[in-house]
Amino acid sequence: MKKLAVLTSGGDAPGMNAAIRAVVKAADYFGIRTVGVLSGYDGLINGDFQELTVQEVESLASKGGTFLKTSRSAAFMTEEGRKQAMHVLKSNEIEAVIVIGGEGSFKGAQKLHQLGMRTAAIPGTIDNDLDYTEFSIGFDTTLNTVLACVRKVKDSGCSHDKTTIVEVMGRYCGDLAVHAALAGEGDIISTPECTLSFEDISSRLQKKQQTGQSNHLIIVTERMYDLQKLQEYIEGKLQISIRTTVLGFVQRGGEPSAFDRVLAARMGVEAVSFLKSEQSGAAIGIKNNRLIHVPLDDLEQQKADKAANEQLLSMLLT
Ligand SMILES: Nc1ncnc2c1ncn2[C@@H]1O[C@H](COP(=O)(O)OP(=O)(O)O)[C@@H](O)[C@H]1O
Ligand SMILES: O=P(O)(O)OC[C@H]1O[C@](O)(COP(=O)(O)O)[C@@H](O)[C@@H]1O
Ligand SMILES: [Mg+2]
Repeated sequence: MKKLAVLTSGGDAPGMNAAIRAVVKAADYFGIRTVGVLSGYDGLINGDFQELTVQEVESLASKGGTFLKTSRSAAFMTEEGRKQAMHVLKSNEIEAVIVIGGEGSFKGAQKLHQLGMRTAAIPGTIDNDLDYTEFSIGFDTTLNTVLACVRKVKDSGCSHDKTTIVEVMGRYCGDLAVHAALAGEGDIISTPECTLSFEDISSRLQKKQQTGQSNHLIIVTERMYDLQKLQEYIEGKLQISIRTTVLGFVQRGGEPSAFDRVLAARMGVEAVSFLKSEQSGAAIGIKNNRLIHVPLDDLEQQKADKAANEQLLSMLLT
């Protein structure tokens, strides 16, 4: 293999740059040239490429976001768009593609593999919603950002003896909420996997307030509730005043944690080694601190153990 391409797709995640850096350095080690694709799958279709040297990526490990930029590409969802991308790849003599992204991007990678392109995928998403791997790049950094925010919200909540609701990202996965509640001393948590009704939340809170404490922390995953209505419901039921904070984009940016940088380095090197051995169509993951390859076609069947199980949650969060 003489030339490979790397792209970032979907939501940006801290550590994506560190993964690109590792890919470029590992490829260079094997004498392979790396082309960076700008703006995810859109750049693949438009031939928006930039040759990457080791010197250019050397100081990127600590930088948040993705310097290649990213997109949610409507064009790549079409067969025509994907055919065009294959044409562009072939005419640029690119023999393999590394996709860094989340579960949507992985579906795109799977399609490239099915069209005959040598492909590997690296999990880069703050949501940690890819079940085959214990961790995706970006999750740890975002969790730490969420914790820093929760700490601040709690300071004000405690000072005013007010209960607070914090909404975190995660799309349809509760990992960020669960880990933030465990590490940030949350009192009530509601996630897509274990959803509480307005009434459940309010009655749990009422029970907790009967102990005399009035500054509780409720953590919920995004997309689940109309938060204004949830707040008003609890305020009406318990005759208290509470505050709601939606963390939003602040969670996605920022310098990647050491954990994410190391994970990105390991996965980047693994993806290049995998492709160099003439294999294709796998997602790189981590299980029991060992890197794994899972065929993109089998991702649904693979389940890594997530840290928080039902028993642990019911002991610590009810
Ligand atoms: N079924 C699919 N076939 C081809 N490409 C897809 C498919 N699903 C998603 N993609 C591509 O991956 C991009 C990123 O997916 P998205 O779900 O938005 O983010 P993430 O990869 O971070 O989960 C989409 O905008 C699209 O271009
Ligand atoms: O900023 P956008 O494009 O609306 O995306 C928001 C979504 O992106 C994320 O931050 C990251 O999700 P992906 O990694 O799947 O792209 C989700 O937590 C959130 O639901
Ligand atoms: Mg996703």
